[in-house]
Amino acid sequence: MRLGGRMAAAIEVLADIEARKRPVADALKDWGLAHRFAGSGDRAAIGNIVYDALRMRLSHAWLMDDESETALVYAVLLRQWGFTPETLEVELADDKFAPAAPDLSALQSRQLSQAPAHVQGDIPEWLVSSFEACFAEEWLKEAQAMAGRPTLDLRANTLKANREKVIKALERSNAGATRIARQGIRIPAGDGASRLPNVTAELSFQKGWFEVQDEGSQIVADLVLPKEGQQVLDYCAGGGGKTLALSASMNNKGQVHAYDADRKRLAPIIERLRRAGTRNVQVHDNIKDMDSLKEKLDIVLVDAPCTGTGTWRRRPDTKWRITPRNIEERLDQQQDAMTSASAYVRPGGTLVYVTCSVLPEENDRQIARFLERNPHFEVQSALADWKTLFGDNAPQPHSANDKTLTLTPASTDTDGFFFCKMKRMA
Ligand SMILES: C[S@@+](CC[C@H](N)C(=O)[O-])C[C@H]1O[C@@H](n2cnc3c(N)ncnc32)[C@H](O)[C@@H]1O
Repeated sequence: MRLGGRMAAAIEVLADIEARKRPVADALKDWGLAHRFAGSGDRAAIGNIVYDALRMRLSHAWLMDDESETALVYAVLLRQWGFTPETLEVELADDKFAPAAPDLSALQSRQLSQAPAHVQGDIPEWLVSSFEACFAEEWLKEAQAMAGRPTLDLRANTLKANREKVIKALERSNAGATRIARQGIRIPAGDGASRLPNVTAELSFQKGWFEVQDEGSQIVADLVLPKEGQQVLDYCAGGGGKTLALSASMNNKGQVHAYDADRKRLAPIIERLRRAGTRNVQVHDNIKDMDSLKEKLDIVLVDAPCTGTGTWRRRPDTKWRITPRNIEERLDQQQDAMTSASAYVRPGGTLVYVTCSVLPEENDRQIARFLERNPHFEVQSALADWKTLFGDNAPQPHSANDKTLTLTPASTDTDGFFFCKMKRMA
């Protein structure tokens, strides 16, 4: 396919996402099934146009003075892929599949700096106050960084390999060490139509040498700081991303209990644990089986269900679907999970609360709410651990109080994550 056909396909997929309110990945997959002639390079390019369009949907529509799918796709090529109106016209000149060009006069005369602030930041207007509360005068820079393309991050599995070995095995993919996480490996996002490598097809992946995991997720697992021999519970284990990281940093010694209220989400963990060579993880899908662990565990991690605002770069459609009601629903789930999980912490032990959201409602305010009802827990300084673990030269996350941490694309060049460590005093 030439560029015009890829643009037309992206327009079709964007219209499908809008009309049927469905996740991007599902719409792209369906398009691929219905157009089997399209090669993997075509699919990657179409996917890139669709994701880029959604990441900057508001600013594209404002600058084009047109919110149609066609306008968004043209804006991607002109604002993000390095084309000028002239080079794009030449590229599409004899391409019979190219969509008819929209009116480009607004794009040529408007300046983004004159747009409303939420349009400049490409976030829903009603979320500006939450961003301001978290990032103060840096909120716009933070919002804009959340509209960028994410890198592909991996974690070397020290139970089977080490970072250098994995980087060497993935030499062709332009892989290098991440700046913060101890076992992190990064493959650059690339630009335009460029395709990320399918690392899970590599033999080194099949052998369990690495996991796919955003550097932010690795960092919060590093900050849990479990020691060899300790008893740890990953209370919202999901597919086990953090369970695997905890098990590896404990060098297969001690015990990690992995629990999730949703059995379907937990199911993939079994195969992942096997491939990674973990021998110290017990998976629980029935909460009653954990009764004997109450008040016994050294560390309990609550990687709470959240709105996922920290992952907007990877799932930009969710940025435009989030509602105040979604946040409200999450708040109750988060308090429930944190309260239930806290019952397993031994006196003197640690409760860790993590979200992949940057909204203070789900983060510092949830901690304050929890502490009001549970005064026997006390927040510890995670910033001190950050410096010890990653050194003074590592990029610094945000911190409202020098204790809890908020990682973001702009500050740490990772997905957005919130991290808080609390000690059970009695
Ligand atoms: C952010 S995801 C976990 C991701 C996972 N830790 C990882 O690193 O891949 C949140 C998980 O919390 C689970 N969950 C929600 N409420 C829960 C509760 N009350 N108790 C236990 N798990 C819960 C959800 O099923 C979901 O899998």
